[in-house]
Amino acid sequence: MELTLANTSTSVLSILVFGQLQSKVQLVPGPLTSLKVNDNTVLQGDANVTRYLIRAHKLLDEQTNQRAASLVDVLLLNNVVTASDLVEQKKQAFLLSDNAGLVDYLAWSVLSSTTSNDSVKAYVAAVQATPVIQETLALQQQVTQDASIDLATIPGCDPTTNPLDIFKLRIASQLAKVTQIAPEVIYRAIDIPRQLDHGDFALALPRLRVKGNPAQLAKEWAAAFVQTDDYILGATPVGPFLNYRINTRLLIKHTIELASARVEAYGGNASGAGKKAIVEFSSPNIAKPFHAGHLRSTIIGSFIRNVYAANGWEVIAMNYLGDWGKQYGLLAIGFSRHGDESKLQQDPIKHLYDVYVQINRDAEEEPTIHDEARAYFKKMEDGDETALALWRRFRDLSIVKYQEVYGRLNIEFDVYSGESQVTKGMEEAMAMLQSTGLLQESQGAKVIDLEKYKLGVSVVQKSDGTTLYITRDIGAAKERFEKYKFDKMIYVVAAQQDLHLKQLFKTLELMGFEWADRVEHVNFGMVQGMSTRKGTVVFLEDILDEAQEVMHDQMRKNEAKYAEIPEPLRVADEIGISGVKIQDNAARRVKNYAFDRNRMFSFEGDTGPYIQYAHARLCSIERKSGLKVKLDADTNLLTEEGALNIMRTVAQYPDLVKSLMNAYEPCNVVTFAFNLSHEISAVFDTLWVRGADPAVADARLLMYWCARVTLGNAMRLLGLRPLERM
Ligand SMILES: NC(=[NH2+])NCCC[C@H](N)C(=O)O
Repeated sequence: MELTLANTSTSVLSILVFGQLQSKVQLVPGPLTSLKVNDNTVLQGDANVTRYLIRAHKLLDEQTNQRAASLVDVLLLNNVVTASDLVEQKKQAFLLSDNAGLVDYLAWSVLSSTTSNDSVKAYVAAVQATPVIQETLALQQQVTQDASIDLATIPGCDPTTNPLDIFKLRIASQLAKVTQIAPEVIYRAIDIPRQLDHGDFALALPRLRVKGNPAQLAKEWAAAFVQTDDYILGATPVGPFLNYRINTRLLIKHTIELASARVEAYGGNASGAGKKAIVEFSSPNIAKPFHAGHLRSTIIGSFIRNVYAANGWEVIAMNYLGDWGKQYGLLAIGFSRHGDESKLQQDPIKHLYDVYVQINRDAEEEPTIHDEARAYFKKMEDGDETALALWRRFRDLSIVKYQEVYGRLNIEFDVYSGESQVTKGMEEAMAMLQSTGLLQESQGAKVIDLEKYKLGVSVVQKSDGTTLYITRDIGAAKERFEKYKFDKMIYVVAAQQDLHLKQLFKTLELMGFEWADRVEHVNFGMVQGMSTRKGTVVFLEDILDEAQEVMHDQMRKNEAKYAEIPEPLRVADEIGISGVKIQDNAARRVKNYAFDRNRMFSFEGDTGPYIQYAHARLCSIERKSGLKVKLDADTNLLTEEGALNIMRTVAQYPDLVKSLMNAYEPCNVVTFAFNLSHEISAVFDTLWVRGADPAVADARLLMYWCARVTLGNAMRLLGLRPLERM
């Protein structure tokens, strides 16, 4: 059975997706038993359609932002599965739900109006008939109708992805009628108060910027409140605040509905649809150690990447390698003296570093080595093929090794660029600088005077004609815009380079690029005392190995449990990595922190291992219950305070994801994940699943399941791989 692009051309969306994916996803002829991606077979032997579908969904999600059409639907178009089978499969796999759910449905319904394909029509009808979708659609309609508001007038408000919006929209529309203030202004001023005795939602009147005494207005508006439905139960004035009480039954119900309809997509929204961001992060220097600064950039950068993606943007994760400059001349000379081919193959990063250290040592005694290095680099810049060939090998081998370590860290790049890759853009930029009069001559070198902006003078060309770090950055930015037409470009670089990036951004602005205001520097503080146990220079891998070892030892202490874990070393590795990442993200980015292995690897307190443990424990509740999660369980049976707390927190997750776009602070997600974990552990001993009345057990299991999905989503946002056992 062969599926090709031509066969799928009945669907506009499939063409679109397949246009992008042709090179990446390749279906293998034959009964659907194997799927190849980038020449790697990722699924084989098992014709189990469900597994195939899940995998396919995941792949497509990762590869494109085009959630609407998917491989699954191509299967449908080709009559590989029938519409009702597919819906059934998806339901069972909780995929009706997620991208296969509402978004999928909406896209397909658009399509079904333009297609004559019967399976598509049947599929849309079948999906539409499922309760989750029906309810969500009805809800959306009802909410907008009741509110008599065009949702498009409130940017960011989306009741189909955010359970709080169902309530906020009502508050906004009602108050708008009383006050004539634009609903979107009211919407933005509604918050969740810290203390619940202040109400479920609070509106801070000063944020509405209206004339008059806020406390007085709060009284008047509260008096004008009329209960029109089951959602908002009352409004009370407290000082300059208007506090609203809502029907928490409905909050729980809608939250569970949305979370179970969207699963891994729960929390995300589509506000960035159609926009493109480049997030440049990690960017280590070949031949120099991958230091703590690079590790932080890697962790924070991939977080920002995930945040943009969760907010519906198309994101390009870019690694801008430090792979150019005089030090590569030095490295080449070092390699001719100290290089060892087999060591290079085996571990290029370590070996190149050793060579680099040795040649620097040599150079202390023979300073002429530096002249040789400069000459060598000049040859590279002039395009001398032999000089370039050696350097290219260093680069290629290093990238392979980096990819391995990044993979271990659960991080992937779409593009490996680097200083060496900047070419034409730099020449053009130099010409622009010259013609706009920004360039000045200074002792044979070319400089840009930024004193006027208190940014010093930046040298862009040395007297021997070679370029510098900043020159390459200017050229790179120009090339990136031309290639990607980004709406936003983020540089995730340590605060030590604040000045460099300010100079860069100012220069881009002075050059008159209309996109100069789309660039942003996200900085962070230093890690103190990150060294190996033996002291010396740290290699990231050594830290990860050590973390893994500590975790593995810890795990082996409980023999019975240990025996149940399918891949203990992988699990140990993941816990170790979680420890490193959570420590890194525990405080605000700009803060420096001390590398503390005892704390980082502890299972107690707010640590990575603890979060993983909380998640695994939720999975174990599901396993041990012996029940299947029922999406239609009666959520009215979740009556306890503890259950309400959990669901309130789960309900706030979509708001959190949205707010992350303001400051890119991973610590906010860490705090959320710990709050949720604590709330869950507070009820473990009282809200039983096993042994409870069957209907209650179903409701509780569904609650734990939603909490697990949400915690898992928060963890994934932080770059962790949630564990099911540990
Ligand atoms: N576009 C940039 N300048 N990005 C940051 C690169 C970081 C640089 N390779 C370093 O390790 O210091």
